[in-house]
Amino acid sequence: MGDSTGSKSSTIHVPLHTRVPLSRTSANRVFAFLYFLAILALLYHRCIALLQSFTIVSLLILMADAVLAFMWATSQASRMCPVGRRVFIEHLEHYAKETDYPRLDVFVCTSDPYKEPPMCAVNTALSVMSYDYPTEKLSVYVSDDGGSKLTVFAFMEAARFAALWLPYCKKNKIVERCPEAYFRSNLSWFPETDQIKMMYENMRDRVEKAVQKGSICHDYIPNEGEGEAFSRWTDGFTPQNHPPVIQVLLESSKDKDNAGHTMPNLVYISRGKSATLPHHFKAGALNVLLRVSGTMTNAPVILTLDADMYSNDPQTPLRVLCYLLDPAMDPKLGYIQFPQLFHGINENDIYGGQLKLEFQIEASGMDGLVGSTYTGTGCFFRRGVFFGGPSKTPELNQDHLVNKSINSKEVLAMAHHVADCNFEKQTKWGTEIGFRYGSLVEDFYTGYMLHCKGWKSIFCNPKRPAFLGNSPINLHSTLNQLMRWSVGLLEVAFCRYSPITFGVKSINPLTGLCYAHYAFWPIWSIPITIYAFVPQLALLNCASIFPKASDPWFLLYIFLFLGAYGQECLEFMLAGETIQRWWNNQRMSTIRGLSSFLFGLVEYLLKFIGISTFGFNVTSKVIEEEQRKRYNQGIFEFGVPSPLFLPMTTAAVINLVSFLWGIVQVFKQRELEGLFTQMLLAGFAIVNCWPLYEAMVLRTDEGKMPVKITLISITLAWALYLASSIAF
Ligand SMILES: O=c1ccn([C@@H]2O[C@H](COP(=O)(O)OP(=O)(O)O[C@H]3O[C@H](CO)[C@@H](O)[C@H](O)[C@H]3O)[C@@H](O)[C@H]2O)c(=O)[nH]1
Ligand SMILES: [Mn+2]
Repeated sequence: MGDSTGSKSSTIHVPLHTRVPLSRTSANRVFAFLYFLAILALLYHRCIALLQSFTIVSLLILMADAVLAFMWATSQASRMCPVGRRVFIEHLEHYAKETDYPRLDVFVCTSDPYKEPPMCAVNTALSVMSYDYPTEKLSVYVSDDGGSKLTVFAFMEAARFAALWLPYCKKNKIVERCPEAYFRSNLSWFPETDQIKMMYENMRDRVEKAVQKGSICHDYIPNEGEGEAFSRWTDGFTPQNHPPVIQVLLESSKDKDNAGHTMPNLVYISRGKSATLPHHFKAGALNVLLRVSGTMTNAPVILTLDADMYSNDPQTPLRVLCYLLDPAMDPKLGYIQFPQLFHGINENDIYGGQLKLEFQIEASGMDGLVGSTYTGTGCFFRRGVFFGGPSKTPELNQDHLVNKSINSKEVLAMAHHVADCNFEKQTKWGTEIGFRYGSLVEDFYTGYMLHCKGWKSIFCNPKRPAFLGNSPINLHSTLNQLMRWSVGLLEVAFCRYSPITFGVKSINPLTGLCYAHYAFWPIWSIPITIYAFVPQLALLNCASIFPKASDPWFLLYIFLFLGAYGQECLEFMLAGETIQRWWNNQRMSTIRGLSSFLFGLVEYLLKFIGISTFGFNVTSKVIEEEQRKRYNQGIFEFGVPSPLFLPMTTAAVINLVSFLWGIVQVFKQRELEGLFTQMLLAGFAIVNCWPLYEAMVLRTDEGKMPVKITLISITLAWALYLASSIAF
């Protein structure tokens, strides 16, 4: 970057970053080989059994095992060469001066002032506006898909508050630059802190009052310019149908903070929408941001953020520069992804909300191949990746500079033009250019297609989390979010570019398998559902379907079971987690399989044949106090009579009954051998189902299982038992 080649050659020995294979690599490979042999043996055993006596049960079990084998094999791809990385921000000065830094455009997406309180988005924006980065090179673009006055009002307030907040953070070298998190933690106190805190709280009150009332009090609008902005919300204006609204709230070349320093640009955008045209949810919003920012600042580096993902480390962009400004860096590097980490997760992470395996362990594994997936937020892109493959993209620094004021008539006219809902008609946006359309997990799909085009990526996982977000704290939201992902992932799994056919060829086989593992994630529901019901129904009918405990094949089952669980547990431990957190995570894997994944599969099929129009249902970030209390105590939250809970409660009933029935048989016949494995399985399920039994029978609070669900599941269990007695 830049033309400082002379100084570069003398300092090239100080590295900007390192990449080392993790020490577990060889162990992973040996274990994978052994486990692979065991799976072959199991499948052989299962096929023989099927040939000897063909029953529906042995067919189901074979199917379950085949899916498990597929999921296991694809999961191993990310275990083959995991790597760890480090960057050295302190060496950056040897490579570039601040004036050489590339400009940075930050995109913040928000979409509903009632599900994502504007203050949440404001905090996110303030946390990035105060980055340790040359402010004149920094622009923050806020996309409001809710098209709400309340949001634009909140950001007007934020722009004013930023004039105080930015110099305060920089002068006092505050690390926590998300105001809400800073004032909550109260780590450092300076003479002006009290005043700033008061200003912050006043702002929050005004915004929250406006949201509560649904309108903005006239006294809150200090100048005419701002008042005028609101006139764009005419009578026919609805969130689904309105012309684009673009408002420059801060302009770097004009606005100064209270200490007289430049401010970053801050631009509010609510793209045009029409009820008759598809808007492609978040991918559509991001593409508008790409274009609008292109007319204004056109920075070569882009950071995408969700409203709730605030920056937790002001040096984050410098970390990214350690890769982007390294002259030896692979020019195919397209994006740098930081892990999704969350604040407010309870001690034992009862809903497995961290998604440790997916967001961190497997990401390090993919990083050793061509790079981690894009997870929608906390990701720095080179702008060029959205406009072509690595061979066609211009150099990082060759972005054409836009010299006009971003608030000038011409620029604004252009910006409104590219934000209009008709702009994309007959263009390649969403297919060849920009973020991809066609999947509810636009992030996963976009990252995948970038890899297919030849781009690479890096997973950057610093000790201090770079970003922190919200994770749902009630089970129903968690499961709904996972259901949306399931539908989106299946859309990728079965599209023209399926990882299993296209990905393995165009990227490389191992990365293709990693992507296949995620894309087919929801088919976990097949083995989980089969293993949650079939062996237990067989037990109730006194039919033995597994080898006896004295049979040598029994050991194979034990090895496969303990091997898979043991490896996962070990990986959790190595990532610094506790046993309880691992345990809760494995429970959630089962729960997901019996709810989100199962319903996701069905929704996908319905959508595929055109019956359902399942869309992007935004996860609510508003938290009820009572729910928060129960969550903090580690109590499961059911509360709503949702069909999502039915398969798991039915499984809980059947497992309990079959286990008790098995015990009775043992006492009656004193013969346990043939049914031992099935009883073991039911016993294991019962331990896992404990929170369900509590919620169904023992609890009286608001979050307990609705009686309706309990009654229906008992009926279902009974019906299943009757049906099964015909099959055995
Ligand atoms: O029509 C829409 C719908 C959503 N969003 C934004 O998308 C983001 C993510 O929505 P959220 O409800 O929080 O979804 P999550 O499931 O928590 O998000 C994960 O999964 C999404 C894909 O399903 C990714 O886009 C996200 O980055 C990733 O964090 C939020 O900022 C929304 O404002 C829009 O801008 N427009
Ligand atoms: Mn989210």
